[in-house]
Amino acid sequence: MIKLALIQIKVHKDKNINLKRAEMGIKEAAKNGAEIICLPEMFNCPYDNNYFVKFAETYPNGDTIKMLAKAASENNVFIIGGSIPERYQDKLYNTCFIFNQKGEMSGRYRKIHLFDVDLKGMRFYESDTLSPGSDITIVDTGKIKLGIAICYDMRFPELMSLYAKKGVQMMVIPAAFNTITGPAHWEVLLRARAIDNQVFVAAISPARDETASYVAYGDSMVVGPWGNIITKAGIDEEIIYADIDLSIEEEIRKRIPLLKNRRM
Ligand SMILES: NC(=O)CC(=O)C(=O)O
Repeated sequence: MIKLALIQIKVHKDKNINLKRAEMGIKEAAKNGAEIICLPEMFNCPYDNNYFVKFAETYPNGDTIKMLAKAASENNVFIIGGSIPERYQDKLYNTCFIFNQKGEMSGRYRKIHLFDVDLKGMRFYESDTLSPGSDITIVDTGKIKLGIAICYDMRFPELMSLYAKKGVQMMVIPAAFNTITGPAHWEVLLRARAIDNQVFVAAISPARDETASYVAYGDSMVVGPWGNIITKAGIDEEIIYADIDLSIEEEIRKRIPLLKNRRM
């Protein structure tokens, strides 16, 4: 059994408040026995292109990055650091930093598929400020092999199946769906990705804030490899926990051997 915690927090316009809230959440989750702790997409920064530019940080000296490293070592936990705007050379990325129990960075994933959409009532182009990443990121905690994707990435099944083919046992997906796409697609996509790859899927959203320019959906959840919802948050701030039992995944893969039966 591996104890997982998803921290669904509200994102404020003040970065320091976001860091404090995340730090407190990590501490509480660790106290409750969580070994792997996950934060939401853009947890330190409003989901807004202007803020991405203003709040961007560079590894290793950014305030958020230092907080995550310290929180991981102080609480002896593995942290999947949601995502933050990262400045690297002359570009910005939507990046997830991952830290092990020693506070060492054990992975960095840059969102590959940028959210460029024009919905009725909402236009959002991440590519106005961000550049896409190009590499998948697999992290072995010693107990479980994790694959990282960010939000819009979950709509691209070939990315998830690439991870499954490489032996990933759980996808961790910091995300910020919204009140238009969330009710329509969030749960369906997460359950579908879990079923078609026979993996656990953990998706972590910010809490809903109706006053924000982009209203995140909430509903963070952990789905099992059978497509069953193991645990699910509401729309407000909350920490949810799941016990991950890899023998269930092994059993499902044995009974319906998709990886073996695959022909393309
Ligand atoms: N914000 C995203 O990257 C994706 C999203 O909201 C959606 O796909 O819907």
